Amino acid sequence: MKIALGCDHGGYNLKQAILEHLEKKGIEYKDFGCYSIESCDYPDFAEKVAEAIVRGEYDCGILVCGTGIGISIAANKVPGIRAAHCTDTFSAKAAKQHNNANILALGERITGVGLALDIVDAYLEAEFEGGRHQRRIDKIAEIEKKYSK
Ligand SMILES: O=C(CO)[C@H](O)[C@H](O)[C@H](O)COP(=O)(O)O
Repeated sequence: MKIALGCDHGGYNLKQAILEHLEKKGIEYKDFGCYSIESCDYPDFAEKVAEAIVRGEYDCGILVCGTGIGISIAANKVPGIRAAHCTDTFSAKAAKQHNNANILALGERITGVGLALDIVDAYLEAEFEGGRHQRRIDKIAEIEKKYSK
């Protein structure tokens, strides 16, 4: 499994904790930045990670900002991205099982590191269930296509 990671300054510390967590688990990743707590703009990192995923270079992505909201909104502007902002493990699991979310978004100012790492594990360990969920994802793609013209 290969994971693309990204954050803004508000998510830097949690992104570092996630990166160490992935290292301990032997999971391959690439860190697309940012690389310090110096103020920066979350759309820049959302775009880099989202584009790498739609190019097929990574299985999925994890994005972190202060709340997880801005960075997920930005990532979801890239066609083909289904970024899920999660604050609990149930949603993280369902985001993969039902929505086949290809990005998990977290908020460092919202979710403590222990819970955040559990959310990461719940998301990574879950599998897409297909079936009726695929039909719904196809409908999301149709909406995206309609408004991309
Ligand atoms: O985009 C966000 C909110 O949806 C993120 O939480 C950002 O990290 C936050 O807006 C950054 O705020 P700051 O005051 O510039 O640190």
